[in-house]
Amino acid sequence: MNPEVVAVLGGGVWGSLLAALIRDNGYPVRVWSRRQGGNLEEIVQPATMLVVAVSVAGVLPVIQRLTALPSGMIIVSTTKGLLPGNYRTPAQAWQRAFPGHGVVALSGPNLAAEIAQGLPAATVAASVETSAAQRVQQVLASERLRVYTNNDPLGTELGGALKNVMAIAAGVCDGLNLGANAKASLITRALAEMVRVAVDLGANTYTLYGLSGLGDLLATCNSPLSRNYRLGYGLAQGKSLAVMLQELQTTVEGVNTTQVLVQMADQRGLRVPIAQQVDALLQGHINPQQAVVELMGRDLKAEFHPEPL
Ligand SMILES: NC(=O)C1=CN([C@@H]2O[C@H](COP(=O)(O)OP(=O)(O)OC[C@H]3O[C@@H](n4cnc5c(N)ncnc54)[C@H](O)[C@@H]3O)[C@@H](O)[C@H]2O)C=CC1
Ligand SMILES: O=C(CO)COP(=O)(O)O
Repeated sequence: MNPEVVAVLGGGVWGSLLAALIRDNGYPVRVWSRRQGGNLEEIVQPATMLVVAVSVAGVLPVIQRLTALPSGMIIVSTTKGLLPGNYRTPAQAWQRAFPGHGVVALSGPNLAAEIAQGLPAATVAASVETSAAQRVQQVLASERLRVYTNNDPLGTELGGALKNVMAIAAGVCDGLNLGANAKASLITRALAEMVRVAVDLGANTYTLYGLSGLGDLLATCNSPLSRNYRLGYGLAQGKSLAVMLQELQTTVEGVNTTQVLVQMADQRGLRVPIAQQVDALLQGHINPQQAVVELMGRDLKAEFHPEPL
């Protein structure tokens, strides 16, 4: 099925950039956004590929607005977060709503502002249907964006979702000037926490050590371009969550994902000490310094258990 015709849902930072990249590759693209309106069905019906770039808050509302999708259309979910209530990932929600369609999760270290400048980056198109992942690879890959495929969409999505929580913690760490040792220790243990959760949910360990786990974790924990990092940095300077959200005026997925992650970990008996401290901080139960004391004062243990971390 070539050439592809692409419909992008979401006219925010990421949706607009993805639309531009795909257009630059020579594919016809039409964008639907809540703000600009337009007839959703009219935009979707002629397309062969649906790229979803709304935030978590928009996933279910958009699904509810769509009735049937054109036969053979693949759905590319680029949203990074967890849906509240049922702990589903966005791609799982799409697959459940449209079981007859191939679903691809796109995720990686992809700070939009850098890609928009033409700086090189890599990402992952993941699907249980290899041919669907390859179609996305074809449509999106360019000299400045290297697209890998893999067959673990769950792990790929969880990497992108869970790192947002850790990027908030990294922002706090830098905002408190805790130094390079603390930052390296935090990121390493954050990855251990992400692996623990993702593997428990059925993801492949190696996926979390790839672009969408470690890769995205490093990018967002080290860059003030990350909105989650900036949120944490501001909290460390004594600003409240409300003030920071007002300042940032944009999507900060880690806030809701932290809440969902902590609830899920509690139900499944998983240890998520960093996420718990981020949650307590976001809820205003502790201050940033107390979070550090809590993390440093935990029971002493072995670094590795026989099983993953
Ligand atoms: N900006 C970035 O660097 C990257 C962002 N992402 C992910 O892409 C998603 C979108 O992020 P951005 O575009 O940066 O955020 P944004 O704040 O610029 O845009 C959010 C989009 O979601 C839409 N939306 C929100 N609620 C909606 C609803 N109820 N119904 C319909 N549409 C709704 C908004 O209208 C807007 O188009 C997030 O999950 C983010 O984690 C992924 C990779 C890179
Ligand atoms: O996911 C991203 C980069 O890979 C964007 O991170 P923020 O949402 O923290 O800006």
